[in-house]
Amino acid sequence: MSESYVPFPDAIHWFEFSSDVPPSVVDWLLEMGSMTRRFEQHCSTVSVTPQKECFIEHHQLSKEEAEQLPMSERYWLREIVLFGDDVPWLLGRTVIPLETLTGDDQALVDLGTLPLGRYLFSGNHLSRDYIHLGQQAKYWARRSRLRLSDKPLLLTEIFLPASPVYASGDDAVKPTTEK
Ligand SMILES: C=C(O[C@@H]1C=C(C(=O)O)C=C[C@H]1O)C(=O)O
Repeated sequence: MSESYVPFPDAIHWFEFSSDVPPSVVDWLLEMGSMTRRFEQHCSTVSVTPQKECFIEHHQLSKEEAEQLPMSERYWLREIVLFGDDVPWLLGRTVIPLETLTGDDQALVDLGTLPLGRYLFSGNHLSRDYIHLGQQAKYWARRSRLRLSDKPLLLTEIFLPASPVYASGDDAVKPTTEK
């Protein structure tokens, strides 16, 4: 674990309707391809620093995460900071049930600084059940349940202020403060 570990924020407000989110932000949050690849269109180098990578037990999941994933003996947890040209752009938290870590997908526990998207989008076995849109304090967020060969994993991404998600310049892009 990085010596400057900052716990991944858990108080995310999830919107029921995407109409609660500015269209320019929705375009980013509903990105169906790799967010890593999309970020690469806005910088020279995308890099990832793992903050925490370990196995956790069911009781260590948030209540909401437990509702999105099947019961499992253990889950692989990966929390990262993603950088665009060395500027923090995104916090990522991925939770993977043990039953998803089969065959080649066991490689998911060895990603280290390799962006998760490089692995997920390298083959043709990836699907996405849904994307939920949300906000955590002043930051936009999204949560995806993905499937590798139909095996689930849950990915939560919080977009930091320096990321291009906020770059359209008008105030509408900033999350509203009212809940
Ligand atoms: C899932 C992707 O990978 C990105 C990299 C992550 C990681 O390395 O853990 C997590 C979230 C994503 O923003 C993607 O590129 O879509």
